[in-house]
Amino acid sequence: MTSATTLTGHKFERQFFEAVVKRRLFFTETFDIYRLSPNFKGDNRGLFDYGPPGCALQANIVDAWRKHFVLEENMLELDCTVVTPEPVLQTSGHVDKFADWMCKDPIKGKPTASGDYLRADHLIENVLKARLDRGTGGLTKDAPKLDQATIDEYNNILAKIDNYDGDGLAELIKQYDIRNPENNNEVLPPVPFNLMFKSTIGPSAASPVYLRPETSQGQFLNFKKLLEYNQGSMPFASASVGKSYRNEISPRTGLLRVREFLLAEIEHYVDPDKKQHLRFGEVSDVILPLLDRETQLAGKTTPQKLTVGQAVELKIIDNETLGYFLGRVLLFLQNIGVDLSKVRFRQHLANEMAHYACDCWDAELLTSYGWVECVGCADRSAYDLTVHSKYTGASLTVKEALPEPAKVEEWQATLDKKLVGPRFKKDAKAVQTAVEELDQTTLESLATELAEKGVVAIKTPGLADGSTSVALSKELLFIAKVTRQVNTREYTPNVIEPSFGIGRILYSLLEHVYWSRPDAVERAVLSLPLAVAPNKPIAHRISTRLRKLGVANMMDSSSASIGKRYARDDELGTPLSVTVDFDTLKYGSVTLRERDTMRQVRGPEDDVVRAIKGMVDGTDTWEQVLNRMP
Ligand SMILES: Nc1ncnc2c1ncn2[C@@H]1O[C@H](COP(=O)(O)OP(=O)(O)OP(=O)(O)O)[C@@H](O)[C@H]1O
Repeated sequence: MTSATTLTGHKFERQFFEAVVKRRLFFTETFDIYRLSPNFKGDNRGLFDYGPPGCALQANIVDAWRKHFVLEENMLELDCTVVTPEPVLQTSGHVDKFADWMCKDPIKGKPTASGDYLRADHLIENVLKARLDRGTGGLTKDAPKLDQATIDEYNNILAKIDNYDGDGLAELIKQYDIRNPENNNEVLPPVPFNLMFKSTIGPSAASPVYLRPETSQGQFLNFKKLLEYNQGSMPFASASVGKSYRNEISPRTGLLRVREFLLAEIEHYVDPDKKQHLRFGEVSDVILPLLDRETQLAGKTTPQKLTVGQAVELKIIDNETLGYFLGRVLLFLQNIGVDLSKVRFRQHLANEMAHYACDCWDAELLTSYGWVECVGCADRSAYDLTVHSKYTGASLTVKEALPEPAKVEEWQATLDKKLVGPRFKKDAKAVQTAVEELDQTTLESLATELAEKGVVAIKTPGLADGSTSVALSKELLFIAKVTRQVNTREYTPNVIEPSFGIGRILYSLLEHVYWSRPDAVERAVLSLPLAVAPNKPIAHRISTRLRKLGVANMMDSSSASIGKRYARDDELGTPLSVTVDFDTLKYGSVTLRERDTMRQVRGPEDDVVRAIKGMVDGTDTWEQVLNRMP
């Protein structure tokens, strides 16, 4: 049971909701008949199949996403491969760092629902939440009450649970005697577990590959081609919708934590010195519920409501482009029917943020499982392009002509080649390369040292005798400040990345639009908006006419009573239903019923088809139809 409420303010009962989405085949556990077979030894946790209404809803959400982001802003869409060679993910940092902390329950015995491995932060979260529920009378009235100091202490830990590293989590487990809640076993200290699925490519099995955990790396590797395609013009964005894979430690929350899921991601490339956004004015008045870093560190959970403009001005959100996308994300969620009173934007805490990110906000949706991250919005800085460029030697920068030539002052190191050649012989090339790679800060301090001591040591890899540096005297090395004229500016773009978990959004949306008619809990309705509802009207011969107009619909020619058919429509979230009866044959009129109000109008077939098309396109409303066709 949960504290979430439905549209009508009733308590949300997950078991009734789940029964509806299962019965109507929105989604189902994969390999189900194998799972239920006594011979099956495999693991299908975290894997789901979508049924017909689930597929239609998912396709409509993705369609709405494409219109709202890709088409609206001329983003460059890509479809990159899932199979990714190891060096790419080594370079991006995923092979070393894409891991969660995992605790093993070492005592063999009755298998537990979660298996013998638990994700450490979730384990602590679940145990502390259960203690709070019990100790504040939430679960049983008879349990001993917790004192206020303990309640505050637990809430404080929960508010910043994402900020603990492995040692921090181990400390919490020890200090608060956290055990596996399913059998009260003590667990082993947390160890990192990499979440990527590994395989090999080709018959030799010599080249390791991974299933991508996100679509972004494929997009980054195409950066140079996209920049050319975009005729060198900045800023621009690439976008991609595709399956991603994460070997989650303990997937137990249905569609919310799965091992294979659809991601829709945008990589917006921007000049690091110009993070303003041309269309910022369009969203600057959008009000965002923001749970910033300081609020969380103070152990609080109430977001402050600020406009995007205010949040950027106050520097709560790092820059305009990031603010622009947070505003656009909120508008998208609103379009597809998410309940805005169940949305908040939570800023990442310092430890939680990926090592490369400079600011990161998650759009979280409230579900019966609590707040769930559905969209991650990160400013990934220049990290990805820089590391891929360094590894491959490919230039992933932007060169822009300056409006007028500029003068730059810089340190320059020159070797006297006539002396260096005979002095270093076959090491001369290595010395030359080491000097060429010195950066400006190092050159500046070397210039001072050379002037003072007359000799400096330069780190030099690849020397024949295995030593690591060479000494260069001021006869061999000359360092001076020079002024040169430049006509272009070269920079590595920063990347702002909004990343949408379509399955999590779909599931949260279903919970948000679910309610039951006041007279009976089993009379369930999914009030999905017209824009994303799986089927529009149920029609008879009208079906073909509507299909030609681009309105998805499903025909119901079953012998079920009209009441049963409407109940089925409600559970599928079908916004409008058309009924053809004997009067249709006689007078050519049909009945149009609206799902949420159950009100009906009767009118000529042509008028009804036109009204449906208008409502789907957003040029007509149900109220206007009611007035026209009483
Ligand atoms: N296991 C999963 N199942 C379903 N969706 C997921 C899963 N992992 C991530 N996502 C979705 O992908 C988006 C981007 O991934 P990101 O790496 O930011 O998630 P994350 O921070 O690892 O998520 P979490 O902290 O919940 O594990 C998330 O906002 C979420 O919607």
